[in-house]
Amino acid sequence: MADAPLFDTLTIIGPGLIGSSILRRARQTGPLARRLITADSAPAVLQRARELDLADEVTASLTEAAAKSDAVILCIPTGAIRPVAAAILPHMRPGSILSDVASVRSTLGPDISALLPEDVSYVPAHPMAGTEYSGPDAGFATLFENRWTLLVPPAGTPSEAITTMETFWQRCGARTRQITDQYHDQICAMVSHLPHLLAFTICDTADRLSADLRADVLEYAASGFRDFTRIAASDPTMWRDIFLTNRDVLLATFERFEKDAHLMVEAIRNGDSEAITERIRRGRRIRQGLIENKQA
Ligand SMILES: O=C(O)C(=O)C[C@]1(C(=O)O)C=C[C@@H](O)C=C1
Repeated sequence: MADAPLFDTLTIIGPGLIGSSILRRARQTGPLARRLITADSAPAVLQRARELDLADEVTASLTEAAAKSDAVILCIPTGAIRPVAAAILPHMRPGSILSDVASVRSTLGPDISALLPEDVSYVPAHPMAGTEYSGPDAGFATLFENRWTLLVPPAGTPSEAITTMETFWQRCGARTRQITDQYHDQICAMVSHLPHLLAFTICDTADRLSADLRADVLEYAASGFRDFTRIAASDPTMWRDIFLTNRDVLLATFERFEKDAHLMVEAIRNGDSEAITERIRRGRRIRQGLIENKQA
């Protein structure tokens, strides 16, 4: 017998890359929810969500959507989560679940817990998946397939609500694991935030070259540089919020990187072939590890 839908009514606030991928997954493969609502404050996003038929109901009223739902997932930039949660939580039903997909936890757990009405659970979950594209057109139903989703529920969250969200993400195709906020932010600073900082900076450096050299760099960019440009094409608001919210952990991670980059530069300066080769070898081993874990 097919599984019953996990939720009666599910609202996705922010049908962008992640939000619209969840909606597409729910539409195509179910059984995630019997009824889907999507809400956003931007009229152009709502119009596109309607054109793409992403949900049964498309609305500008976040509070009305929340009041009708047994689960609400905030798929909006990190900086918008606190104010939007504060606005919708008083309208949420007893027994319902609030979630978000923010890339930085910082103090979100305690902050949102302090706003939670009796009988509403907060079970944030961060899918380690994405592309450089954003908006309702960017999503696709298989985005979470075989990718990790890190669940970061605050202490004291009812275990049934955690199990429900874990099942939700597994039905989206993801592997799930529960970790603490602090550990989450440390991992993401290394695997996601630092790489984006480097990519934005490398592209910025290229952009500041003299006009002729810049033009030729872009002309002949079918090389290592091209892979950085993919990451650097990511959404500015989202990444500004991530950098500012995970500031301390990101800066500590950057300092480690700076030291390692300096060691490599010194090895090059000193013509230390052995040190250079050893560092490159370690990089290759990371890549091989990802391939073995089927994450590359
Ligand atoms: O694959 C990409 O292009 C992404 O930027 C996805 C990526 C990442 O850095 O890996 C970006 C942010 C999310 O929080 C998780 C995943």
